[in-house]
Amino acid sequence: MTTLTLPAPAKLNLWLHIIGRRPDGYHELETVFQFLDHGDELSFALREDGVIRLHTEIEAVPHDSNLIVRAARKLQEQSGTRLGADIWLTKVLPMGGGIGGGSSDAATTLLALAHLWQLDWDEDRLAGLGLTLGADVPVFVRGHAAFAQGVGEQLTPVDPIEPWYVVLVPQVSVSTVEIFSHPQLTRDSLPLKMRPVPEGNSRNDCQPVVEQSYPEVRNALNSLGKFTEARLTGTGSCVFGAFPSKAEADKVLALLSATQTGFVAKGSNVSMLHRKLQSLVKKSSA
Ligand SMILES: C[C@](O)(CO)[C@H](O)COP(=O)(O)OP(=O)(O)OC[C@H]1O[C@@H](n2ccc(N)nc2=O)[C@H](O)[C@@H]1O
Ligand SMILES: Nc1ncnc2c1ncn2[C@@H]1O[C@H](COP(=O)(O)OP(=O)(O)OP(=O)(O)O)[C@@H](O)[C@H]1O
Repeated sequence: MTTLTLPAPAKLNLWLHIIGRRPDGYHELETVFQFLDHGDELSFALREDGVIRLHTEIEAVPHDSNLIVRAARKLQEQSGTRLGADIWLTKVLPMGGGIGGGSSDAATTLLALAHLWQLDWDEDRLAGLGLTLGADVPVFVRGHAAFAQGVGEQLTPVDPIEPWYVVLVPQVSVSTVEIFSHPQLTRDSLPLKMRPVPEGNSRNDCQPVVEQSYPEVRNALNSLGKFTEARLTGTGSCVFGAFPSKAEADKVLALLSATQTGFVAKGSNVSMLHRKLQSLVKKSSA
């Protein structure tokens, strides 16, 4: 096989607690990741000459800084392959939305190229390389909903319910660095071993400072909060609320559409990337 088209799904942080700060400034988190059946799409074609080329431009992200190109080059360097790739991206996910678009693109790139280049790399090794690109990359490489500790890289698979979500996308990009360096950020939540496991509820410790700095996010939380519990994902800007059916989620999004932009997507404990990869493996072994 010399070409491959794969999805790069979004994630939600169903809740997120900050329990400390490491000497290097990174924050220690406890969070639950769940995937959405909604995301970007990437296509890959093998090149024999070793060149890595992303053919789709994203505004404000230079070619060589794109996480897709960085992921491809790191894998190329560390595996020692002489092969390269042409890559095309259909960007669907908002940037700086806290739904992990860039991280997911990077993870899809690692899995796709490991496959196309026929590398003998297991998931641990790919997740380890992914972590050097971003704290959110490993969960996308592993592809299962997870309770995460550390900076998000210590993952324990979990199986929360898979509702339909309304995700609102406030028209503002929130900088992860800005939120993690905010003086008023809560950094001393008690770790789970010192208190009961949240029952699906709990909170996102980033939410108060994001709401304070970004009125667009506060508005989105207030609007969705009229219908269900609404929460921030990651460091925002996106906010989400759960519904038992697609019909109910669609109805709420339609009611909010005069003032809010967003989408409806199903929560998923096995990422659509991994479901697609499994179906490819089945087809090729049939
Ligand atoms: C907020 C989350 O989305 C929750 O899933 C992630 O922790 C953020 O993951 P990410 O976007 O992949 O973030 P990275 O690119 O690794 O880090 C961006 C910046 O955020 C800060 N950062 C990030 C993660 C973390 N646990 N502590 C931090 O303090 C650091 O200043 C870092 O330089
Ligand atoms: N392929 C890519 N897609 C999106 N952003 C990228 C990509 N490559 C590099 N970036 C840079 O990474 C930044 C964060 O993008 P991303 O879409 O992952 O944000 P996010 O959803 O807030 O992520 P997270 O939840 O991981 O914090 C962007 O603002 C952009 O500058």
